[in-house]
Amino acid sequence: MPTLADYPKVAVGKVRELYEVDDEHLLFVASDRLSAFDYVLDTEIPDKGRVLTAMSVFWFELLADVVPNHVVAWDDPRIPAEVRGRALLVRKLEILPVECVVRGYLTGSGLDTYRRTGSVCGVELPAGLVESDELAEPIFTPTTKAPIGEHDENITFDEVSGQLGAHLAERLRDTALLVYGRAREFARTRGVLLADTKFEFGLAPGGTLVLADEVLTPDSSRYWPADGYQPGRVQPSFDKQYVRDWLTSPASGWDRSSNTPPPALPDEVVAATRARYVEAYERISGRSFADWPA
Ligand SMILES: Nc1ncnc(-c2cnn(Cc3cccc(F)c3)c2)c1Cl
Repeated sequence: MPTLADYPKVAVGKVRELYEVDDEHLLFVASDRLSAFDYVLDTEIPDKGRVLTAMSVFWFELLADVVPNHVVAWDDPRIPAEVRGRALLVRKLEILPVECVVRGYLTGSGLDTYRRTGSVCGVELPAGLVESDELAEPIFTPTTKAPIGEHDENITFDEVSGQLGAHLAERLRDTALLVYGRAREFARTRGVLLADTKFEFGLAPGGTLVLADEVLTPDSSRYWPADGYQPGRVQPSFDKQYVRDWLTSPASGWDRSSNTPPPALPDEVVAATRARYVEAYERISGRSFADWPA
């Protein structure tokens, strides 16, 4: 059985890593780290990596008839025991240099851009939209892939076409919109609003478009509880709200505007956050997290 040290590390993200297994395969590892307010917190959330891996696998399977994906295995002798359950053996692809963001609701950086310009990534929106408004149609709002520590920058569809060619840009947009549409529809039946999401695609040797990276997790998407949804205010995050509320409460002693890293989280916030990840997975998948490989 291999150990993680046997595999060269080829990429490190805020909360995940990528290792090379062989010429054809990578190991996509999700950590238990949590990022909030653009900081990676000192406190880990036990099982977060395993829950989000289980969620990706569920969504990849549900959407396999819409788009092929890069997953080869999640329970395979090439996956080291230390990361079993929070690692995916994936096919090495030519990853496209575009973050394919799809928005069904207007919030976050999309809302900021809309307020400044009336549009997002060149997509003009009607006047008078407010925080968390549902859009009449989901919109494709791609960004560049910024280096760690910098923010991704919005680009227009025409810029994507200039970079990848019109045909591939159209396939990207149409596939991203279709996958988001199916997923948000399904999530809504489980009481979850998928406000937006970020896909990464790659090209397989024959030029087939393949869904890569993690998919439709609470780290790559905004998960809002459908109960209590109310435009005109920021919605609570299904998974991160306990962390955000504690960090911005007097109890933490932290001042968000102080440019100092946040303090460690109290056990009860960690436990409540773990429970929210497990609840999100079990609601969406209808499966018990207890059945996911340890
Ligand atoms: N199937 C693939 N083939 C080729 N490249 C990738 C790939 C490269 N980078 N990323 C983003 C990333 C994923 C995890 C940890 C990180 F640090 C960075 C994904 C994939 Cl998923």
